[in-house]
Amino acid sequence: MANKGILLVNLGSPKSTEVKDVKEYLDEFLMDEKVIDYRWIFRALLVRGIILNTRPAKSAEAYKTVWTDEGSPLVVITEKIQKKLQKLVDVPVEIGMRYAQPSIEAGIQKLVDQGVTEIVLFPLYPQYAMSTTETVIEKAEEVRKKKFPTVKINYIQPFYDREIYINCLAESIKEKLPENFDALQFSYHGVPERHIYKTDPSNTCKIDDANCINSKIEAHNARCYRHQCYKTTETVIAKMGLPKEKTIVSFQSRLGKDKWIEPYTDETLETIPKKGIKNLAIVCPAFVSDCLETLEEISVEGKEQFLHGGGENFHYIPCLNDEDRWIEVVKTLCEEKLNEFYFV
Ligand SMILES: C=CC1=C(C)c2cc3[nH]c(cc4nc(cc5[nH]c(cc1n2)c(C)c5CCC(=O)O)C(CCC(=O)O)=C4C)c(C)c3C=C
Ligand SMILES: [Fe+2]
Ligand SMILES: [Fe+2]
Repeated sequence: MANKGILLVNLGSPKSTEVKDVKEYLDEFLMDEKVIDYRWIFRALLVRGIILNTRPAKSAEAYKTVWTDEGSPLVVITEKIQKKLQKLVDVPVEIGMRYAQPSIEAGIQKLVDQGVTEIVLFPLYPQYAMSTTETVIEKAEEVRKKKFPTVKINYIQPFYDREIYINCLAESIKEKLPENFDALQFSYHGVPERHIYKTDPSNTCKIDDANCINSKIEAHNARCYRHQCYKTTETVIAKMGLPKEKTIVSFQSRLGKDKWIEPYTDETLETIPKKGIKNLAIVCPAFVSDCLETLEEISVEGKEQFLHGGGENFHYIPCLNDEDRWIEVVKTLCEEKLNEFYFV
């Protein structure tokens, strides 16, 4: 009889805020060809020849502002999710990070050491992107084939369209909204436009923005990150009963000189006060756990940009983190996949 287990996978953080550790982390992250998708030589020239000369020091300073006594918020929160989930299920639950430690390999090893032979692996990203879900699955398969060839892994797919998740997110946002706000901004992590086009076999996403965003799920947008972000917003606000006119969608955290998907969060934050939006609530639903990109880039820098542009009140809405209602969703999605093992 097979023994089952769960591996929760998140992005990962540097092991400390020291510049050398941030550099090592950024090297592994940005040399991933699913993140910077140039041929190896051009990727190495850009990452090792340019980005790693200056960015680690800057990022280390940013990490220092969010780091806690227990470590990086992203890793600490993922551990909290693991502990809470472990109390609700009767199979072992471990965590693995796509970059840095604890690695996906270390997570699988811990499960195998407990006798597990069938793993449900949960990439903790609501929307699909080649730089997130795809690279996690590719890495896990590489590790499995090399080190654990007899272990089976069943992957949880992006869940941006699952009713249980949408209900959970809508309730969580509603509870944290201030009484008065002029708009609710949904700021998703950005990706280069090229990544969107690469996942659209028909090229529709490139030709027609509106079609990319609005159309029903078809072959061209089944794995389209931009489409999935807009759909997340649309279904959440429908659930909340919030009019579309009171919402904004934007994309944050761009890197380098490529064109990333628009509108950009930082530019939006500077300009919306001039359009009369003085009281803003903002949420970041590409992230299930708070991290550098939410706690520093949005809560601190984003707030400054908004106030600088003439805004008056900026209200950051935290991610789902280890909220009980979210842990229930994680449990349901994991249990569905655990049960599928009976049919594969
Ligand atoms: C939520 C989904 C994410 C997507 C899509 C994504 C794409 C992506 N990211 C970079 C570059 C960087 N991202 C960084 C941090 C970071 N990114 C995500 C998530 C997504 N990235 C998270 C959760 C975090 C925070 C990690 C933490 O420790 O808290 C960073 C490092 C920080 C910094 O130096 O600013 C970089 C760099 C690219 C290039 C990309 C798509 C191509
Ligand atoms: Fe990122
Ligand atoms: Fe699209």
